[in-house]
Amino acid sequence: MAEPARSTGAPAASLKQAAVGFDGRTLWQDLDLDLQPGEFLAVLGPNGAGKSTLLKVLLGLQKLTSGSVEIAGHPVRRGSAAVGYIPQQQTLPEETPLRARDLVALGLDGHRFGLRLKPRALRTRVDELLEEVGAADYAEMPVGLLSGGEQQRLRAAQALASNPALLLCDEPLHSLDLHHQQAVTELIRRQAVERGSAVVFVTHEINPVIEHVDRVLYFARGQYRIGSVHDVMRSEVLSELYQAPVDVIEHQGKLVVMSHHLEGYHDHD
Ligand SMILES: Nc1ncnc2c1ncn2[C@@H]1O[C@H](COP(=O)(O)OP(=O)(O)OP(=O)(O)O)[C@@H](O)[C@H]1O
Repeated sequence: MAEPARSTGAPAASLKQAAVGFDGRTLWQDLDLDLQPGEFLAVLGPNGAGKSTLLKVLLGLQKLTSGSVEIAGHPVRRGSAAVGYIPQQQTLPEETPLRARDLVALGLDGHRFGLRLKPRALRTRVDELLEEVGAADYAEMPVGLLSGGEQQRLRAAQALASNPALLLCDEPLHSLDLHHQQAVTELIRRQAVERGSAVVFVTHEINPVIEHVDRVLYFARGQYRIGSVHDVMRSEVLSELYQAPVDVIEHQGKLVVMSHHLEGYHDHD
């Protein structure tokens, strides 16, 4: 059984007056955000709004142009065991010389957790994680022969392995079927609620996670809004953010966001 994510009393992540941009163009600015342990933050916004860039900032892969960022009370740094990351889906090459269980174990090896675990305990923890994401049946398979969705479930298991204070998820449900979307969502929710990891969940679709979300951070046109689902996912708030008419309609517990501008009339679910 995993230990609770380490708590230092500091927010799991803290951004103060943070701004980021490229080539003189500001992507977002004046971002103030304290994420508490166990909090589930959904990050939404159109293509190119800067959602993945926020994750890169928290991973220490992208510098802010101004402001500051800390993880669990410490300056952000690359490769921190305090941060788990489920990247956007990419397919691993067929010849990748790893079995499914090796990919999960990478989340333990090299981190302080892995150093502390004896080989048998390591194997037990990996088996537990494989079971949790429904990947036990293909534990011994070479990863390159697995489907995109199967690989994605392993990445989720790997990201949870070190029991991070902060769990970053970049569209982790993309390419998963409904059953496995629910399984991975449940795994992430449990990590937050039972083990106290703060979750930053980038997604185009809020509905699959809507019941777990504590706050929404919505980026558009260089601005952002943050608050509860109810506070942010409203026609007035999103119309102001997009500076164009946006309709948010609630239908059978789901939110449908519709807009006429840019990519035409579409919804988010
Ligand atoms: N290293 C970089 N140099 C220059 N521009 C960059 C760099 N990284 C990202 N960008 C630009 O910043 C913008 C935001 O990218 P980002 O990937 O954060 O968007 P996103 O909101 O995650 O979009 P999507 O929904 O399409 O995944 C894009 O226009 C991208 O081209």
